[in-house]
Amino acid sequence: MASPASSLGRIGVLLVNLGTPDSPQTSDVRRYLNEFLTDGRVIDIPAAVRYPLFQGIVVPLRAPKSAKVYQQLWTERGSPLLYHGLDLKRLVQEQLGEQYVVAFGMRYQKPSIESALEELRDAAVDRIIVLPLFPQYAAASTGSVQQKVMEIVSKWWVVPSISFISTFTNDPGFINTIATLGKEEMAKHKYDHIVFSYHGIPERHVLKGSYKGYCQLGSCCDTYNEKNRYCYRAQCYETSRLVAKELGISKDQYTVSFQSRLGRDPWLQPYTDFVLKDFPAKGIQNVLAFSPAFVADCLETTVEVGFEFKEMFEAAGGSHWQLVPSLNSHPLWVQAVTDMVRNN
Ligand SMILES: C=CC1=C(C)c2cc3[nH]c(cc4nc(cc5[nH]c(cc1n2)c(C)c5CCC(=O)O)C(CCC(=O)O)=C4C)c(C)c3C=C
Ligand SMILES: [Fe+2]
Ligand SMILES: [Fe+2]
Repeated sequence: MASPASSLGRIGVLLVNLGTPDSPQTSDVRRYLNEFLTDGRVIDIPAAVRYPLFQGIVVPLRAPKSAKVYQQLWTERGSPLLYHGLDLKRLVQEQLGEQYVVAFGMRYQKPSIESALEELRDAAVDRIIVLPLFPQYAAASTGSVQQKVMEIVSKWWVVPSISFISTFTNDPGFINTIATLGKEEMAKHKYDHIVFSYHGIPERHVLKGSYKGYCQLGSCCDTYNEKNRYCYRAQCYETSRLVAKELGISKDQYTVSFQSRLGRDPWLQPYTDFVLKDFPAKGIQNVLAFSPAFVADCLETTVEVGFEFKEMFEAAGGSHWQLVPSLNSHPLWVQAVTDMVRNN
């Protein structure tokens, strides 16, 4: 028999993405980077070193350069990560109907996770389903959202029931939407090769999160199983395998690589910028690039993969480089999110 609360209350859904500056002005980018790069799950060094190093040196040096890149990304509607998130929230709310209340928050900057949780508290929801919009679990992304949500609700007098959708690396709706967008590009042009370029993380993060030392950054990630379910590297390979299967391409027709490294420590390899420079010498002239670590267009997809990698590839002698757009608020993706929530 349903409890009185579950038959009366609506279900809260909290969609969360990473965050973006309020504007591409250096001062706003600095504030965003200060919050982002002092998160102990992103920069996992002691706080006594992290704060002075990042707030005092790294961020002041990086902010003006990042601001210039954000200026390339910015649109009339602002940052794509934000407006696609708000569009997704509206459309998922429409699909889910009155039984659900959907809110949207960002891990860094605005709208804050705290304000989104307050919306759900005001709506007197019975329980909350949190969906961090990162397909592959990483302690620096999904883990950070989970920690923040728990910190906030642990201070409420009445702590709500919460569940997290921690990974959707192999979700059929997610995979199908990416493959559909890829097929649309493949119908317009003939490609010699496909690249799945994921946001990198330090190798150390993968090893720290590895179940009983299972991940050795090698062939351990060739299968996806209960031991490496939350291994970021294994999930990236799994998403790639599943999309490749839907596209009908074989293992030698695609490459999995990692982008956006920061600092001197080794990050997950191979690095996309190295991989793409070798393609023309191997006779690969036409490349279709997917960014399956992101569900919405952002700096890392539009600018890094769409503009910067394209320039590098052409400078190395390549002919045609094309980025597959992100899922954004594609109807198939809206349906996939709706299904993930309903099935939770
Ligand atoms: C896929 C999820 C993400 C993981 C994992 C992640 C890890 C991670 N990121 C940095 C440093 C930076 N990332 C930046 C931008 C950025 N990162 C993600 C997602 C993940 N990051 C997104 C969606 C974005 C784009 C945001 C946007 O506004 O469009 C940036 C800022 C841009 C820049 O200055 O280059 C930094 C810095 C680290 C260090 C890290 C893991 C340790
Ligand atoms: Fe990042
Ligand atoms: Fe592994």
